[in-house]
Amino acid sequence: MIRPVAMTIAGSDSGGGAGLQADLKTFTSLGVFGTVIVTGLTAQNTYSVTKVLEVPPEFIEAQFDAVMADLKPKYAKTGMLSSSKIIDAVRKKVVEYNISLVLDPVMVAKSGAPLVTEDTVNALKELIKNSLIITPNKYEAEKLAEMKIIDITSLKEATRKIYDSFKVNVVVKGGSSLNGLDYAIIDGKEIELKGEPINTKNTHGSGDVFSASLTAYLAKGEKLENALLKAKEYVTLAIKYSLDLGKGHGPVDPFVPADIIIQRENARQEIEKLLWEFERDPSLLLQVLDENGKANVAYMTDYGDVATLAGGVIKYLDKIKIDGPILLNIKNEISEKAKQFNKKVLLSISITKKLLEASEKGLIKISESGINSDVIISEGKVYLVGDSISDIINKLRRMREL
Ligand SMILES: Cc1ncc(CO)c(N)n1
Repeated sequence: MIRPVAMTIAGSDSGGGAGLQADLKTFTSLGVFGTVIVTGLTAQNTYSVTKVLEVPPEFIEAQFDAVMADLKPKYAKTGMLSSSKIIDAVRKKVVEYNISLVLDPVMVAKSGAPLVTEDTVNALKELIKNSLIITPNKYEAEKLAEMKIIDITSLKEATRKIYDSFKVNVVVKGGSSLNGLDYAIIDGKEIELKGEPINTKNTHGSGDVFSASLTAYLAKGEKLENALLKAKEYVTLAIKYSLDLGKGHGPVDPFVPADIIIQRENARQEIEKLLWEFERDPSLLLQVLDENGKANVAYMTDYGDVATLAGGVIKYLDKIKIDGPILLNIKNEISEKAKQFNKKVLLSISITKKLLEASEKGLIKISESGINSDVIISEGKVYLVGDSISDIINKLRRMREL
């Protein structure tokens, strides 16, 4: 297996949501092997930073030497660099090994606690000159541009000011107050990165995931502008499906973009499992299909993606015919119903004698609301619902045993 290698130069977050932990999770989710230069340890959770322990600069240098002698990443990102001595050590090694640097000028945690001492700002300005791109948030950009950012106009102005004074590619993250809008300048080209309004307090680690995904995409060979657009999409998903953990700002989830793909594939496989069962044992389905019976199945992932059969399952004589393929997010009746009733699995069936018998004997509950029922009747159509494919198969088996 070939994996691109990247590096994070960052601090540890004991809470696991930010810092080098967020970076490594992001690298891994993107198929990039992560190496780590630990700059410090924080005793931290979702609402506070109680202690910061700095790694001695000599030890930071030793970590660089060990990694660069062996694994040789070309791209690195920075996270918490809590003192000017640490920043100087990082700069020395980044220059020595000619590493392309994504500099995330981390200054405060989401909890509001500072992660760096005041004297770091000047050292950071030096490191900026050795960076490929810097990724300040609104607050950090205000410090670098020495102006307030209150709207889109001032966001653009601050971005231009940073680009002109530091001669470095820059993306300024507007944050939730600007509906997730970011503004970038790359090699003189101005780029607007549209966000979307996401109403959540759970954004711990969002900046780290953004700069880590940007670094991962660069390590995978993307051009800077493309890597930036992809990183924006990546972090947007990580925030959209962030985790409501802890008492403060819950962590964003860098595994989400990978999980979306995994769950889509799983939806296909689950539908295949049901279809194999029907082919092996057609009466399981035939008992709930009338003369002109036609069935389809919908499987919805945790992210609202719905897999269904393009054609459905058709009954002819005592056999069934599967009219595939299994497709994702096509607009058909059953996929709309899956969303409307927010059910994991829907199987469209007919009202048959067997179904009525099962209902009379209390084996299945029929309703129009879909609440606590096994069968929903909606707009003249009938759907067997379940939490999983096995759940559907079990219901059909129990019905047949009546
Ligand atoms: C260690 C560490 N690095 C970065 C951040 C910023 O998210 C944080 N909260 N903690």
